[in-house]
Amino acid sequence: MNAQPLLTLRQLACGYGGQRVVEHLNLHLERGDIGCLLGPSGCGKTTTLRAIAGFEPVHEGEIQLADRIISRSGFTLAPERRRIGMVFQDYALFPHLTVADNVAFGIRKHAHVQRIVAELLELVHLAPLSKRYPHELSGGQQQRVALARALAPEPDLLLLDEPFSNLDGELRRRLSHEVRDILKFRGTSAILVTHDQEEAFSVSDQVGVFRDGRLEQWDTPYNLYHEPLTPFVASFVGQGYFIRGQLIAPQKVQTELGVIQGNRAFNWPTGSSVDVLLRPDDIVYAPESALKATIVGKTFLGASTLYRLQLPTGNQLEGIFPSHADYRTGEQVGIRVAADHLVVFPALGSVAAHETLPEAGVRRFSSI
Ligand SMILES: Nc1ncnc2c1ncn2[C@@H]1O[C@H](COP(=O)(O)OP(=O)(O)OP(=O)(O)O)[C@@H](O)[C@H]1O
Repeated sequence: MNAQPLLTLRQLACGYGGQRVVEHLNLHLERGDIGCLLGPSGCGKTTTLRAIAGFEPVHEGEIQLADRIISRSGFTLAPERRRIGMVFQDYALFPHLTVADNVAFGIRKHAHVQRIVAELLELVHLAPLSKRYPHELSGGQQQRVALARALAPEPDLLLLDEPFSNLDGELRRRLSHEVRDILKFRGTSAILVTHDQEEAFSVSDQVGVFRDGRLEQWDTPYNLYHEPLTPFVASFVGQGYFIRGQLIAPQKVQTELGVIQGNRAFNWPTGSSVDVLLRPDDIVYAPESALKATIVGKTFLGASTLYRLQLPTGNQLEGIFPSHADYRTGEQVGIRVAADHLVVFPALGSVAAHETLPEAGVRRFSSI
């Protein structure tokens, strides 16, 4: 069966009043898929979500849901007529209504309201708490009520704006997995906004990385990690270091770690200066290797240990090794590069060489 498009944004520009926050936005969500808008604070994720919900008019381009245009310049279908549900960061439950009445709110006139509410409360594991009020629930429980309430009218699309960010650690992880399971079980399509990459990857089928109001890449988590299209995406998603090198053949780069060969060819001229992205899992412990690095830092992660490694030139990298062998800071270890999916960007004249990258993730250049 062919995948059916549900949501399409075409050349969308949106913002507030005359101010454009997001421009040239194109994306496409299949029915039943969960998409995510990921990016640093202020890059326009929530603005995009509000435009999809119909809370903000669009300046240019259009938004199509199933077979109808719901927004274009000069036309905004009212939010309540879009068949779109919302789940907010702060839950936004009605404080004077019980859990069951909150869930029933959008389907009060439905003939089978009680049955639907009972089924949804089962689904979100809150059946025993149906008579409680929101203030008598934990944050995680309140967010489950909000999810059940949003699902009750069977929306075509569910929008979730940072739904887990008021929850901490383990609960946040557990609930995000649970929400994915619930959405998949019901076949509900959704768009999630987050600035947490782990959350984006664990919940979504497709993730869009935003930067300054532009979508840099809309792709699967796997492709974002292994095939980032821009240095920004490479840096925002995952960890790693860029090592400067020289292209000596379409698939080979000469670096201070030796010749690194990937599984794809680059068509820049031989001799081009390039930056190769090396993630911690690309650096393998290899006692027999002539290439040695000095351990200058380590973080125990349980099953594995993340080592900060200094090369003979003084440049640094990170490597992740199984934790059953434990090495001390100051010790020398043999390493080799095992990077099948070589991620390479042109170095000279590259805009990326001058940009400020977010704190987490890739350091643009390795250095002491
Ligand atoms: N109501 C508003 N009126 C005018 N400008 C706004 C309004 N809301 C947000 N902005 C601006 O739009 C830009 C994008 O904001 P937006 O909330 O979409 O970012 P975000 O990516 O969701 O960030 P965060 O992760 O911090 O929520 C910011 O510069 C912000 O100051």
